[in-house]
Amino acid sequence: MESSQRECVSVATKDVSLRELRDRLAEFAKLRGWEQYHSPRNLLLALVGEVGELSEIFQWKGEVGRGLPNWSHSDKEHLEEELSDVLLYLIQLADVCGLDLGQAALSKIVKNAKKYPILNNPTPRSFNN
Ligand SMILES: Nc1ccn([C@H]2C[C@H](O)[C@@H](COP(=O)(O)OP(=O)(O)OP(=O)(O)O)O2)c(=O)n1
Repeated sequence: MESSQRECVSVATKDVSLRELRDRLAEFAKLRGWEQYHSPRNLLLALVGEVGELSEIFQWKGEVGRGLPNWSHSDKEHLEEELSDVLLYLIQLADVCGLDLGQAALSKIVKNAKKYPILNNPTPRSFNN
């Protein structure tokens, strides 16, 4: 393998940005010749598949407390992996659509804050039936 093709496989310990993940994922796909398969539709389907795998972890468990009390280390590790798969496909989907997911998410948070002001509407509208 040429040095220009050497893959960075280190696990960063600093704060990770969406842009860094995006770039690492783009390199991952490029080195494997997978860009041709990473169309928006294919990535969306892969994302939905991973959401299904994530849902299976919670399936039939009943309500789960915050912080996942009584979950084993391996259960939590499994959850970390499935959450990551969802995130990684989501980032790739935004990337191949030419969107800046971080900026879009920040804009959406601002929009949400305007839609749900603190004083006038303490309960999210979606909680009211
Ligand atoms: N064409 C592909 C295939 C995989 N991945 C990456 C994104 C996900 O993080 C992970 C998904 O890999 P798998 O399809 O092997 O799924 P799992 O890791 O969930 O394995 P399994 O379904 O066996 O539990 O690999 C990717 O970016 N592009």
